[in-house]
Amino acid sequence: KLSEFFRNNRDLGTKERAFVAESVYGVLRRLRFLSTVTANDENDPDDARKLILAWLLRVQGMSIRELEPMLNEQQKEWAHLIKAKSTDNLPLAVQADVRDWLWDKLVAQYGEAEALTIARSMHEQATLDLRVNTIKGTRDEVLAKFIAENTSGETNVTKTPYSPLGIRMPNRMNIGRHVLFTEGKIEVQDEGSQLLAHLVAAKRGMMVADFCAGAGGKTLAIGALMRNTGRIYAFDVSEKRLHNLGQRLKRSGLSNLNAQVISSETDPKLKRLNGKFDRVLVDAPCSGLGTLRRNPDLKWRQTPEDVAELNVKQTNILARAAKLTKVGGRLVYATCSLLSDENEKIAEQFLATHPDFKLLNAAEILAQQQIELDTGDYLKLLPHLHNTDGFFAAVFEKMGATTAPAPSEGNPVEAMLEASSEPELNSVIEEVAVEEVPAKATKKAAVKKEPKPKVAKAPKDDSATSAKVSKAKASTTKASTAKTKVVKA
Ligand SMILES: C[S@@+](CC[C@H](N)C(=O)[O-])C[C@H]1O[C@@H](n2cnc3c(N)ncnc32)[C@H](O)[C@@H]1O
Repeated sequence: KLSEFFRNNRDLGTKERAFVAESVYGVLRRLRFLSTVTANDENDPDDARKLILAWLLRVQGMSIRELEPMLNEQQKEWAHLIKAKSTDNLPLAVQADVRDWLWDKLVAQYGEAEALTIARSMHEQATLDLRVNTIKGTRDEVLAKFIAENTSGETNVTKTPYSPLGIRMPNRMNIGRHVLFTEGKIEVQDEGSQLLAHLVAAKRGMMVADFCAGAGGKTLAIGALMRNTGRIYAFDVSEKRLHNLGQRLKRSGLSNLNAQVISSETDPKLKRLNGKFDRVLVDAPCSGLGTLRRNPDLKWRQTPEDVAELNVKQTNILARAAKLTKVGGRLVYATCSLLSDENEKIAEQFLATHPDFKLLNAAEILAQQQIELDTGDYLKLLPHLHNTDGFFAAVFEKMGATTAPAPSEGNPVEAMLEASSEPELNSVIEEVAVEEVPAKATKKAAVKKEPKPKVAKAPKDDSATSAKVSKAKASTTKASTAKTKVVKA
């Protein structure tokens, strides 16, 4: 791993590190092409130096003369062979730099010309996009600060074209130590991912479930769009990822979040939450083939069998998440995959097996938020068209005899409290964030905006939930802080 290599080689300077990272990513992006010009076996590349040499000579356009002083005799010989190798008439899959199975799928979906354009767009480096956390600042304020401090005179820090909260940096930089980051005013997030949060269209005071929350990229964006009111349940099977969400949560200033580890989508504790959510996001586990600019290794690691296995998971998670959605509520299915097997096919299959759901038009939902981006019923983002990672999303609405909220069996939070007598809910593993809640203000805002009185109690219940879970059986609490916990299933 690159990070491990850097940890073990701390004496490397910034430029050397940048060169190592760039060449590793560069070789992974073009591995099939480079294996062809070095006559390496791409499945068993015999010499990494040969591949880097090929990358420098055939992709970066360096000359043998520039490199010669650094090469030994054998490497000079390689360099001449690499330079002389003809690349006329290379098969398209080699030009695209993907495996045959993936190439065939892309061609079947997009046709040869667009498939090649898409695959080639994945050879480029992704931009560094930031999301402004509107709980702590505004986009104009953050933009002005970046422009003002730009010592090299570069002023091309720009607003992202689609996401109203995005900022695109002119070049990659380590943002982790920047004060705007440590203060929680910005998060690193691809513009496409920001748009998915907008597509969820969660409003103040709503109950939202982020079923595959991971490290919470979208959870935090949704929480901010809800102005820190209502409640978001962040579920995931990965304790580690939810722990990372906790770290980010501390910076964000959000207190409307409840993170819970689940054993799987069939975890029994989800049962009590059926029909309770206004919005359910399933940011499903997927092949990640839309993120090849950032994760070029995935195109060599993923197999058709992996995709088939993921399809089963995606179908099952979506079906389970559908049960959490209340009548009149929305279920959003999203992936960062380019494959229709993981996207349209899952959405179509879902609609065919769930007649109580209908598809909503994604472009209209975005237009309601002044985001002009029309990719049809589904949101489909592609690097060469939108300069984002590849994303797919479908929005479904749960229909019923009436679109009024389903009769509630009681406050869902109370249900969770009752459930705290279950052993799994009592095993609190970590308190990931303790935030001072502007309790009064939050409650007031929620009550004012919240159309459904039961949900309006949510901010107070947050603290109650946490207190109850940590003390297992405390009866009532007037805790003035909201705590978000990762609860182990
Ligand atoms: C695409 S990632 C989510 C990324 C995250 N939403 C974000 O914006 O940063 C998919 C997540 O699904 C989780 N996952 C896998 N199987 C799951 C299941 N059965 N139920 C819930 N989450 C699951 C994985 O642990 C992973 O974190």
